[in-house]
Amino acid sequence: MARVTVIGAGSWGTALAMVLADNEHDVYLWTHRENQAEEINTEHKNEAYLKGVTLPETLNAGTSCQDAMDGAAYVLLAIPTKALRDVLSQLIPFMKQPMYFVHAIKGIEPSTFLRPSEIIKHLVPEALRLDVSVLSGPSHAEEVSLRKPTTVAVASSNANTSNQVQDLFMNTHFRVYTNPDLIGVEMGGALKNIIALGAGISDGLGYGDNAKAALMTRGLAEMTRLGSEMGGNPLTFAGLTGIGDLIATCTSQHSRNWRAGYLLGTGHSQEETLQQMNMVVEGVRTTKAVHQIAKEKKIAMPITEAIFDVWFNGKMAKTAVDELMNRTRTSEMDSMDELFGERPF
Ligand SMILES: NC(=O)C1=CN([C@@H]2O[C@H](COP(=O)(O)OP(=O)(O)OC[C@H]3O[C@@H](n4cnc5c(N)ncnc54)[C@H](O)[C@@H]3O)[C@@H](O)[C@H]2O)C=CC1
Ligand SMILES: O=C(CO)COP(=O)(O)O
Repeated sequence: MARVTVIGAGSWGTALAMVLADNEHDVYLWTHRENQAEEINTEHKNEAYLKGVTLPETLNAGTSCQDAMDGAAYVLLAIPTKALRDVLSQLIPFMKQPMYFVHAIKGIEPSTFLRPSEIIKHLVPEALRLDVSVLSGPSHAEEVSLRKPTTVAVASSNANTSNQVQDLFMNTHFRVYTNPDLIGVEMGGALKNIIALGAGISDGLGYGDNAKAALMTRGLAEMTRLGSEMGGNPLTFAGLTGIGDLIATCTSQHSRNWRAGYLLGTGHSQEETLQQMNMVVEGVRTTKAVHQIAKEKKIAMPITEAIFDVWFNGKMAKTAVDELMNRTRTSEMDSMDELFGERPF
């Protein structure tokens, strides 16, 4: 059994810590809030994030960076992209031995366009990290914490690392696939949040299943187009961490990205929407980053552009949809050729 430190006791860090504790690993759940650590250790609950869920008694939480890093073989990062630099900077002085870094973060940093694995590699000295991998896929914390069947993928450029991380997490209700495409898996997890904001806006406007299916399908084309331009394998976007997570996020009321979009679509302002969300909505900052990347790389991402205009430029959501519907007519197969190369028929 391994000593694993989970960084971040929000909904996802707590749910993943439960999986690891169920697998009988020695788990330390690090949080920056003393009262939350106390609640987890004494009441075996984390009510603000996973309401009504009883945590394993073996799950040990705390706020000490030293305890978190001492003897850890694996560090699992489950915090918002925005907090990653700050939290790593706090932890690095306490890292004494080389460790495996696994992250479960779905975002891109707007100021640098870096993926979380790149931020980790930039900040953690090479001598302290054995490898960096990502765990991603259709996995709402609310369901994982109830031990409902869930499948995810772990990606690393090193197959041995992926196999080890697969072993660490895999159990009867949490199935882990390996994937060699670190870039594609990270990009899929970040990009699907933009489309989920759009799906929420569409539902908020009262549009139906047709509109949402169109958004998801054409959204997947945008995800694949940008993700492969950034170095991902286009086929990864047809897997769990691409279309799989897109389906889970766009169709679930657990999704914070969907919900934020829904509030916007029902007429709430950006400020009102964010005030009502007490958990991270990664898609907002990712929309900003991706809008800029697409502009610089001259990649067509009309849905992302529309969501950017609604969120950041105050465009009416209905106007944005009207404009998308009235774009120049085009051929679906031309866009398939562009994504996947020459068609096999
Ligand atoms: N909730 C879910 O179902 C899933 C979430 N994710 C991803 O996991 C990441 C974390 O998301 P959630 O756990 O859902 O967020 P959350 O909003 O539930 O929790 C975030 C946690 O990070 C902590 N935090 C925030 N800023 C901090 C800072 N500067 N220093 C220390 N701690 C800080 C908060 O106190 C909180 O405990 C995101 O990138 C999200 O996209 C991925 C898969 C599923
Ligand atoms: O990534 C997730 C499910 O796979 C969670 O999505 P939200 O951040 O929108 O809740």
